Amino acid sequence: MSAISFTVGPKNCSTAGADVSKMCAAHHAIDKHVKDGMILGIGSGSTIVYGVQRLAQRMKDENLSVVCVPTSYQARQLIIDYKLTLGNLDTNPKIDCTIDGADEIEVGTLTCIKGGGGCLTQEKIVASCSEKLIIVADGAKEVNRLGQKWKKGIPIEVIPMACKPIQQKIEEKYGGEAVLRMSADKAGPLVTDNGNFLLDWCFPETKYCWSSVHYYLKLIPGVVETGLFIDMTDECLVGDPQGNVRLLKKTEQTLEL
Ligand SMILES: O=C[C@H](O)[C@H](O)[C@H](O)COP(=O)(O)O
Repeated sequence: MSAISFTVGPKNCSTAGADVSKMCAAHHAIDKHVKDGMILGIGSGSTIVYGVQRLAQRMKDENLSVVCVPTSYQARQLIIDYKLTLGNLDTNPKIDCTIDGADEIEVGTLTCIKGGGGCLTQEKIVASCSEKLIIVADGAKEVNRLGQKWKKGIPIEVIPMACKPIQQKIEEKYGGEAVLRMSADKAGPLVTDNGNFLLDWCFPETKYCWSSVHYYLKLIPGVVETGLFIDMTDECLVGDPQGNVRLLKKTEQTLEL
């Protein structure tokens, strides 16, 4: 599979205890894409934490003015904790750039699975309002075909009372198993930032037209959003443990409906 991929590091970001692959990718994204006066979407997960730390440092060093729009409760809290300027889609409906993580990235099309941390819906809303979506990740997430490495399935946010029929419809149409995500620390299902449940659909291994799968899922009443991010990503920055960062650009068309 062809892909534009070249090294843009190494960067000096070897901090003890940090996940260097994630950190270098996130730092590079902040350094490359964040400019004074910008409205910036802040993604969710563990990789973006390094991005927020880097942004806080740059704000202090360069006296930048950047408004940050969160994609989750976690992101909102990060923005507050690092004393960044908190925005929202009411006051900032147009975002210049969003930087976010991913669970798996298909090299070539840059189709991503997101929502391993349960934040897919707000992440997709914020990305859809953004001029650019930059994905930051460690190299372990790059694949030629979705599902090669990420075995937890595609997260699908659903209205709680529709959970069972949605599970059945997905399994009857495509096979596999749509599993209700349970909370790690509370008895019962995990509840998203929007008060919904999540199904993780572990799909059978075959070739998919992901846009038609996404549209089929979205048309089931009660489905709020899917963790398939198709034709949304402008570039991916992928880090390695040595501190190198590679840039991935889209080189293949996504299969159409
Ligand atoms: O719901 C969570 C988000 O989609 C995250 O961006 C994704 O799970 C990647 O997270 P991490 O940076 O922790 O690998």
